[in-house]
Amino acid sequence: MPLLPRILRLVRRDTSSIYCQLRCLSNMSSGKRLRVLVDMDGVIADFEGGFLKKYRARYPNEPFITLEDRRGFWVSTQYGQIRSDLCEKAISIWESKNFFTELEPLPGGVEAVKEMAKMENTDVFICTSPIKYYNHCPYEKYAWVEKHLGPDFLEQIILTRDKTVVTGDVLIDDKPDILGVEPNPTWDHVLFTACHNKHLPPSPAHRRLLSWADDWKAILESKRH
Ligand SMILES: O=c1ccn([C@@H]2O[C@H](COP(=O)(O)O)[C@@H](O)[C@H]2O)c(=O)[nH]1
Ligand SMILES: [Mg+2]
Repeated sequence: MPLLPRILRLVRRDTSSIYCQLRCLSNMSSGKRLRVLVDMDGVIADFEGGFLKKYRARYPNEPFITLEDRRGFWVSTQYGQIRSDLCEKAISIWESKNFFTELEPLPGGVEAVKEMAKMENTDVFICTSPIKYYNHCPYEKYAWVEKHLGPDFLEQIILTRDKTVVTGDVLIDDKPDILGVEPNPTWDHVLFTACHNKHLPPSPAHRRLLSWADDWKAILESKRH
């Protein structure tokens, strides 16, 4: 169909649909686009800082682990190693209402993601795993994205507990081992440095992004070729 009637047909639809269709047209005319998947907890939202603050407020007489002493991705596992009941106490923090909505943005993350989304030939998705206790978490993750990245970004959310089945060129994520049913995910994992992974030795499996002050643009450029 010629372009003009096609655009006229589009304007009759709602704005988000128009946005999606125009993006598809743009994809078709500009060739290869880079698809960047950005994790949320520990990458743009301060899960560890938010957890420690609320844990200490709720359990002021219990031992806690400073961010400096955090080791291993699973907070609950490390707390369980101090005393078995502390594992459940840790879990009770992120299962609470408002835990995810009230997470502070990590420095520079929101700005970087907004800038990335405006780059030519670049599609950015927030790719995040909800907890299985779903009463609050999925809703609150959407609310966080709307609040910090804006309502247009609600189109860009991927909630999944298996990121290996998501297609993309790059996944920026603080979890060192991202496993799932797909043994060969399409994306290259860029490990975002966090308190729990900063001691891990360099690995050929992934490059690191030390923080959002690090050169994320160079990483993306290197993935375009
Ligand atoms: O000890 C922990 C620490 C984190 N979680 C949850 O895991 C996911 C992590 O999501 P990513 O998309 O990989 O950042 C998040 O929902 C945390 O709440 C956990 O269950 N136990
Ligand atoms: Mg994470």
